[in-house]
Amino acid sequence: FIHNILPPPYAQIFNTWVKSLVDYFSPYAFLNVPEFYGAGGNVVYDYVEEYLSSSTALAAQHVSLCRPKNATQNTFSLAHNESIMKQFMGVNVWWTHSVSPRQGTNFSWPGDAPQDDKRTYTLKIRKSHKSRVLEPYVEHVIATAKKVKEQTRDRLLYTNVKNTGFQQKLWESVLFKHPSTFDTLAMNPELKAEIKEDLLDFTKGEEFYRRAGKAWKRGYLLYGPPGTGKSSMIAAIANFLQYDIYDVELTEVASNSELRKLLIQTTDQSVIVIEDIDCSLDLSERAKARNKKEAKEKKPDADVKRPGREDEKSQVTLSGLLNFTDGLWSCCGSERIIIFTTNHIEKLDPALLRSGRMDMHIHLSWCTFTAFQVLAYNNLGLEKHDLFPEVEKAILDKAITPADVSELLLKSKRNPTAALEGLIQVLHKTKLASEIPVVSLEQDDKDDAISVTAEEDSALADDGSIEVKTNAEIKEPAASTVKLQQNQRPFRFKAIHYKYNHF
Ligand SMILES: Nc1ncnc2c1ncn2[C@@H]1O[C@H](COP(=O)(O)OP(=O)(O)OP(=O)(O)O)[C@@H](O)[C@H]1O
Ligand SMILES: [Mg+2]
Repeated sequence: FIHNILPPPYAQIFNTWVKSLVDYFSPYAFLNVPEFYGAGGNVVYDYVEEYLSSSTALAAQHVSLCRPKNATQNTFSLAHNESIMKQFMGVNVWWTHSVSPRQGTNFSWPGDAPQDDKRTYTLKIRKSHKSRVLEPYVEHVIATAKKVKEQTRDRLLYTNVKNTGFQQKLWESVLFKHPSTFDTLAMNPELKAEIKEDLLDFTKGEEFYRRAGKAWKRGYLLYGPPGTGKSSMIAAIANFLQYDIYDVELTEVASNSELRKLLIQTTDQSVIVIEDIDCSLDLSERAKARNKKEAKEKKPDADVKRPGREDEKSQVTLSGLLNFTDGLWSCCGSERIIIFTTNHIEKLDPALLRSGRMDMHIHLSWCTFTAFQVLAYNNLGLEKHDLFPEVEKAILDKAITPADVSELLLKSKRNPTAALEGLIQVLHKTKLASEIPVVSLEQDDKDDAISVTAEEDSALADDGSIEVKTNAEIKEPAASTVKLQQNQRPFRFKAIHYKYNHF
């Protein structure tokens, strides 16, 4: 009626006046928790939803039942305009959920999520209780929500999406259901126990990190030959801590600033992973600069050589990555674990390896007998077998990965004896770890990473020297060794020497 008889500005003034009058006489205070705040979401809204979800199903009359795609559990939330009463410190409080259409344009960029309704939770509390109860109650809501989340929610595996410049969303997620745990991981038991203890210390370390003035995060570098369980260990860590995983595909990240944006959008209690770090990034910037200069000096049009490789590398620089792990931006958020994996630790820039940067360097290596026992149990359900002593003898110091052993055992899943016999046969033919030579080239410059050769990647340059390119996946280093020995060419590098070690 008022709107009809008064011009709009006066109607608005009247509204405000009536509202303050009602507020003045009302015994209640109201607290709004909108779903969105600024450009992003409002985490408190999520907490309230989580907090109410457990009791909503029973207490409220109108309930929304949802199950997000990929999720395994149903979630209950209050329907539009529905209220629920809760008690805290002997005081009654009421939560109401309101949904209204979002105001504004219907325009959206391509790739944007469709515009949702505007959802808000409103907390109603008596004014007389507000000062005493409100603050501890909000704390209580957040703490309870975190606990509920830990127990019930599905964990997610995120991967970064290529930034097209239009969408805000930088991560895409799927349900994370990797079955790997520390129990199924075949590795040195002492190392396993050490890692578990380190992780537990980390999760309980809030006070320590605060006292020491450090960001609450921890870095692990996993290195070892392919198939020794690096990715499996990441899954085991996430399962052990009940964390989400953010798998950063560096080749999809256009710049350092985009890497920073990605970091900001990660949530607390998460594992951030960059796999095969040596392959996706030119980690030695000085080497990169020098190579470019050399290439220009030698052949002005030398760029045509290996365009594919260069193109695959990310624009992210080493310092960008170090800032990501170490700098000021890495502190936005807490309880983060950052994991790098590589097959070639010797190729990493010393800056990435220096102490304090990656807190723990974990070497995953060839399969030992203890590791084999875990795999035999995982794959064949065997705890004991007459052939175990023979396997123990045959596997000693052999260069075989847990992935290979798993595969051999799975070949005759229904007949464990045949599986073990097959494994023993292969083990007799397998080389000793110490016999696997890794061809390494002497560095021209102390600051450069060492390159490892691979047969198909070697090519003769015009001056008769061998152009050696790095290759992360050398299945048979011995083969490339033979080739280099036969070639007997003057190498561009000062010397070649053979390293006999495990990796
Ligand atoms: N230590 C291990 N314990 C249990 N299973 C393992 C282990 N290592 C490898 N496997 C098995 O081998 C397969 C490959 O392992 P995984 O992907 O973890 O290796 P990786 O070290 O990450 O290899 P890459 O360097 O090629 O990424 C997995 O499916 C896993 O089941
Ligand atoms: Mg892997």
